[in-house]
Parts: sequence; structure tokens; C-alpha cells
Amino acid sequence: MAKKATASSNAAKKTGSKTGAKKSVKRKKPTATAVKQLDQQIVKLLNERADQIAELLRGEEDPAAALYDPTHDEQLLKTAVGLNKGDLPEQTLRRVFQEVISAAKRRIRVQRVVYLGPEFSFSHLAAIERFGQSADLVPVNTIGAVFEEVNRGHAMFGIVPIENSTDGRVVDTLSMFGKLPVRICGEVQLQIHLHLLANGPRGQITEVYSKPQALSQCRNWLARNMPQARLIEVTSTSTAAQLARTKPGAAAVASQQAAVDNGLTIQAENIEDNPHNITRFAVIGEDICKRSGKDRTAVLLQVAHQPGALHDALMAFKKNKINLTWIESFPLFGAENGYQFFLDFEGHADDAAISRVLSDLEKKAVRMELLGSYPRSLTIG
Ligand SMILES: O=C(O)C(=O)C[C@]1(C(=O)O)C=C[C@@H](O)C=C1
Repeated sequence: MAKKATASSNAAKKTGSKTGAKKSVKRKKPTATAVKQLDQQIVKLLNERADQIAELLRGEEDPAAALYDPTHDEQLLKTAVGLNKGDLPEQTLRRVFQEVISAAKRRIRVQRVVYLGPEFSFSHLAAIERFGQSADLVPVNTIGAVFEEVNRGHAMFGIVPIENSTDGRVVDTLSMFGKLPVRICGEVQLQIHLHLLANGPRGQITEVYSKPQALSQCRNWLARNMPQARLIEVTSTSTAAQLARTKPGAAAVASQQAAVDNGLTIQAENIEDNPHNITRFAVIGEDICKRSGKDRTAVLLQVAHQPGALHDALMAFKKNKINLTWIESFPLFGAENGYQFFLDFEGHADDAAISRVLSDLEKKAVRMELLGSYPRSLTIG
């Protein structure tokens, strides 16, 4: 991580004290020629790095299959960013290397990824974070459509919001797992900063548009600061930003990138009620992720609609000492039909203890689907 100068090191610089004195690095004067020479070197090295990545991938037994390896990508990014000795923020370097990896992979095969659009929704930002901008990132209008496109094989991957630290589960996503045989093969965790965007002055705003989850994540702020405005739910935050561009009196709760893309002004920034507002996105597709040592596994479970059935099934976790990290219930169609459960827990399906849990669950279940095992990700943002 880039080290920031501390108060004491600044003081040391001023006084030239021995303990704080840094060896001065001779830098070339930033003339136009010097900058051009530096750029030439950077461009040459970035090209060489991309060539190496592509070459290594081509050397794999199945280069196309090797393209999706979030654990390997994460290690590569961590190592590269860890070499930073300057003041550039970690996130800036991460972006650069992420794009080099993405461009190199494109030479092997273009990865088609669907997301809830339009552009600059948070799902789009999560897709850029995982796949880079050289992937073919395709917007669709609903979370259901992301699942449909992946299920029909029109896209190799989809990216869908699954859970938010302030607002909880994203029902549209969880309910789709019960409807289509699509697997989870990764996750992206993004820090979500929400902004109030509009075309005109704040005093003229009469309606605020956004996705229900985004409105809910800043409901206290909106109640305090926009008590007169009507809150209107739309399919995504970036759809809201498009509406705010054209509709008089309309504002949107959306990302900073959506403001830039739609030429809107940020009327109030970071209006999320919880400063640690994190959304977890699932990467869906057919790929099976290798064990990374820090994995989670998700299953869909239906047990008999009778007393003690869920308790009996969950004993599998206690018996095998596995930490259950998340459980959600969904009513099945028909009032008397009971519930379906979404479970998320620590470990990979290839671990011996997890395979015992899965077989125990299967014995107790009316229906059980393994949704997938995936490596845990860092929170970005
Ligand atoms: O509307 C978007 O921008 C989305 O990508 C969806 C979504 C969500 O449904 O959770 C994603 C992240 C934020 O939590 C708000 C909205």
C-alpha cells in the first residue's frame, strides 16, 4: 500500500533531522521530452506484461477454461499493487493492472458478461471490477433477464446483486436461483456510495427516482432532507439517472459515474445512511471455481413442511463443525407448500467436511441444489 507521509516524517523533512531524513531521489525535470520518454517506457512495459499473460494462458491445457480464475487474478493484482513504493493510490494501480489482464484475456477469447443496466449501474461497476472493460459487458433491463441470458448460453457470465450490508437480501436475485439452473462461481464486494443527482437546482426537485434497494439504503437521509419529494422506484439506479436527465423536477439516487455519464450535477454526495454500505454481487455462470482455501458454498434447500424439519437438516452444520454464514427463506408457490431456503456457508464443495454436510443435507431434503463454491473477495471502493 502507498505510504502517506505522517506528521512526524513531514516535520523531519523540514528540520532535516537524521532519523527522518530520506535519501533524496534524483528525478529528471518534467519536461515534455522527459514525460514522453517515460510514457514510451510505460507503454512498452504494459504491452510486454499483457503479452506474458496471454502467453501463459495459451500454455494452459485449456486456455479458454483458464480465463476465469478469480483467485489467480486476485493474487496477481495483490502482488502488483504490493510493489507500490510511491504515492499512487492502491485502487488506481489495481485498475491499471485489471485492465491489462482484461485486454490480454481478450486475445484468447472475448468473455461476454450480462449485467443489470444501463451503463454505470452498480452492477456494471461490479462487472468492470471482476472482468475489466475489454470483456463484452452487455446491459439488460432486469435481474431476471441476467439469469435468462446466462441460462440460454447467450452469455458466459452474469453479475447480480445478492446482499447489501444495510438493506439485506436482494429478493429478485435469490428467487431466480430456484427457477433456473444457474450456478454461483464468484463474488464481488463493492463499497456503495450513493449520490443525489439532478439537472436543475435542489430546490426544484419534486421526485426522486431509484432502485428500491438504493432508496432504502438512504431512507433516513431522504426523510430528513427531501421530505416533500415523491420517491419513485425504477429498475436500476442508472435508469433513474437517465430519467433525471430528461424529466423536469426529477432527481436520481445513483453512482458518481452515472452522474458524469448523464451530465447531471451531484446535489448531495454520500447520502447512504450507513457509511459501511457494501453490496455483495454474485458472478453466475457454468464455471466451477477451484478451491482457494478461503471459500464459501451456497445451496438451495427445501425440507418437509413439518415441525423440526429445518432443525434436523441444519444439524449437519453442527455435526461437521461448519460455520453457516447466511440463511434466507422464501415461500413456495401455494400457501400450504412451505418454504425454500438459501444457505451460504464457509468452505468448498471439494472439502471433506463440506461434502459430508452436503450429503447429510441431501438425506433430509425434499430438494437440494448445490449453487456453487466460490472464493471470498476483498471489498473494493
Ligand atoms: O441499480 C443498480 O445500480 C444495481 O446495480 C442494483 C443494486 C441492488 O439492487 O442492490 C446494486 C447495488 C446497490 O446496492 C443498489 C442497487
